[in-house]
Amino acid sequence: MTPQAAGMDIFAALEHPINLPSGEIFLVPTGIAIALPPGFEAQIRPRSGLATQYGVTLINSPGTIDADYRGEIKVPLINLGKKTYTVHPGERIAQLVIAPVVKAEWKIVSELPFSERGRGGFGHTG
Ligand SMILES: O=c1ccn([C@H]2C[C@H](O)[C@@H](COP(=O)(O)OP(=O)(O)OP(=O)(O)O)O2)c(=O)[nH]1
Repeated sequence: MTPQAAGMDIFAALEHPINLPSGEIFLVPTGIAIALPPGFEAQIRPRSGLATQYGVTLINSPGTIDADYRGEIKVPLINLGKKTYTVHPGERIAQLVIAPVVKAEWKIVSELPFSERGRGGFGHTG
């Protein structure tokens, strides 16, 4: 069976390779712009291979592409690895997933309804 990717690949639209030294951020152009219908967003997510092999990931992960954004999608890569990473023209650097956005109607209340968990978090359940 052929593996089915969940996201659409995003490529670096670069003319020349760029060096991303350890600890640095670079906003990589992708050459793509999209128009989503209202009620949707696109999420830009890191590639697991790049992250685990080189420490190269997205500083703002997941990046949010608003439905009304018409500019070029850019990918803010950060190198959390120890060595300089070279991004090559046309390299797959991230993946894009489209998701529906739930528009909540917020209400201000003085008390929240009971739940078993209550305020317990951050490892509360062991
Ligand atoms: O990884 C990303 C994240 C965002 N964007 C673009 C599309 C998005 O719609 C816009 C704004 O992003 P966001 O809302 O995350 O940034 P902000 O800092 O809140 O800026 P703004 O005040 O423009 O909303 O920037 C990208 O190209 N790549």
